[in-house]
Amino acid sequence: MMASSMDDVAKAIIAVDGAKVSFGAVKALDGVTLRVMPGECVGLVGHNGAGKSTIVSVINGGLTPHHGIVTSDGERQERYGINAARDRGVRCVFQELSLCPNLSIVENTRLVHRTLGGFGWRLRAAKIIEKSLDAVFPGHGIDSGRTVGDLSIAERQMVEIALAFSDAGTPARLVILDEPTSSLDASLARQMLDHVRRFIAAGGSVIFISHILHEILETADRIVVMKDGRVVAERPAHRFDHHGLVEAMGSVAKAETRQRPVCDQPAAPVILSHEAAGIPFTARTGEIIGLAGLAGHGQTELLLALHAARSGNWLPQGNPLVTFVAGDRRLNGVFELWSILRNFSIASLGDMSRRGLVLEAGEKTRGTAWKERIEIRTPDLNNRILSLSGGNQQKVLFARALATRAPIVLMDDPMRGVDVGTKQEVYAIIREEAAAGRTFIWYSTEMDEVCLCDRVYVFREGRITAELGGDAVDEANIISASFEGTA
Ligand SMILES: Nc1ncnc2c1ncn2[C@@H]1O[C@H](COP(=O)(O)OP(=O)(O)OP(=O)(O)O)[C@@H](O)[C@H]1O
Repeated sequence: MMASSMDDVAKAIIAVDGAKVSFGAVKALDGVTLRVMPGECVGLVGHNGAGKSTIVSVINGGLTPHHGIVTSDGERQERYGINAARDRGVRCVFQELSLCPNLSIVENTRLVHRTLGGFGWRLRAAKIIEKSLDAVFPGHGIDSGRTVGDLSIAERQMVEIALAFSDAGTPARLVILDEPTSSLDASLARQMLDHVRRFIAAGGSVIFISHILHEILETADRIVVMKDGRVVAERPAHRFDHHGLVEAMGSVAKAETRQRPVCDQPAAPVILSHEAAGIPFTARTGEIIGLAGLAGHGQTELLLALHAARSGNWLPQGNPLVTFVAGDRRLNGVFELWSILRNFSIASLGDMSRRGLVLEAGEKTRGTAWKERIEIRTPDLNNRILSLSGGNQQKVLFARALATRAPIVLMDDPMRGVDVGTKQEVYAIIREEAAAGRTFIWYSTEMDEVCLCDRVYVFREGRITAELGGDAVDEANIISASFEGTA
C-alpha cells in the first residue's frame, strides 16, 4: 500500500479494501476499495446491478464481505455489523423504503433511535424528527403524528431522509443515500441536495447514489464509477462531465437522444377521457401524454381512476384494454415469492396458454427476448425476483406491462432507479409503440422525461391546471404551471 493510501485509510470515516461478495454465480463485488473522508460527498454511479447497493450494505454493516477489510477512523473492524456502524454515526437511506407502514412517523423515529426510550419519548421523538424535516425540507407540511402507510411515496422518502440526518444523541457522521430522489420532484430534490451540501460544509460525509447524473455532478466532490462489481473510474467530480460519466459507466450506457417525438394527431380518435378537477383529461390513440407538477399533487390518483374506470374492459381474444406500471414496486408491483419469469409473464398469461395451461416454452422465449431487449441482468430467469438489483426489478415490471397487448399503458413514474443506458432503450420502445398506435399516459418526476411527451397535463393541488402541447412542452412552462397554475 502506498503512503498516501495508508494516510487515507487512517483518516477515513470508513475504508473498505478489496471487498468481495458473491451471490451464487454472481460476483456482486469483485475486489472493491472505497474510502470516505470527513467533509466529502462521494458520488457512486454505475449500471443496474453494478454492485452499488452491495458495497453500501458492507459499509452499513448489513453484509460481511467474503474477502476484504473494513477500517473505521483508522481502526480495523474485526466484528463490523449494523450496530457497530450505527455507533460510528453511519446512517443509510435504502433504495427500498424501510419504514413500518402501520406505525406513525414518531413511532418509526423511536424504532430508528434505540436510545429514545423512557418517560416522554413521544414528545422527544416528535421534536427530533420535526427538527430534521424542517432542516432538510423547509415548508414540508408533514404532521409527525401521521401513520406512514397513509403517506405518499414522496412523503415517505422525505421522512426516511430526515430520519437519516436526525440526531438523538449520536449525530450522523456518514449518511448513505441510495437513490434518495427517485420519488421526489425537482423542487424537493433541490432542497435535499442543498441540505447535503450544508451537511458536508459542517464536516459530515455522504455517499450519494443516483442515476440522475446531473445531481451527482453538481453535488459530489468525488465520483466513483462501478461496473460489474468493480470500480472502473474514480476522479474529483469537476474532472467528469455528463458525457464522460456515461462513457465511464460502460457499454450499457448508450448515447442519449433527447428529441421529442412529433405526434401530430389531432385527428386520431379519443381513446380515453376523464372529467378531472380543472381541465378535462383526454387521450388519443398513439399519443404519449405526460402528467407533470409537484410530486403528490394528484397524478397517481388520476392514473388509478383511469385504471379503475377501464380495467374491466377487455378486448377480443381476452386482452385487457389498460395495463399499469406501478410506481411503488415493493407495495404494488413485485410478487416477492415468485421467479423473475413468472413476475414478467403474469399479465400476459392469456397469450402464452392453450386450454387453460401455460405453455412453458413460449413463456421462456418471450421472457428471454425481453431480458435481452432491456438488459435484465440475471444468470437465470427462474431466480427469485428479489435476487435482482432494484433497477432490474423495475425493468421486469416495465417488460410485464409492455408485453401485454393492452392499447393503453398507464405508467406511475416507471423509470425509478433505471440506469441511463436502459432509459434510452425504453424511450425508444415507447416511441416505437406509440407510432404503432399504443397510447401512453406517463407520470414522471423527471423533467427530461415529461419533455419527451406529445402533450402534458400539469397538476397542482389535485387539479389539472394547465395543458401544454407541441413546442409549449418545455421546462419553463411546466415549472411555471406547477407553481402558478396558469393554463
Ligand atoms: N440477495 C441476492 N441474491 C442474489 N443476487 C443478488 C442479491 N443481491 C444482489 N444480487 C446481485 O448482485 C449484483 C449487484 O446488485 P446491487 O443491488 O448491488 O446492484 P446496484 O448497482 O445497486 O443496482 P441498481 O442500480 O439496480 O440498484 C446484481 O447482479 C444482483 O442481481
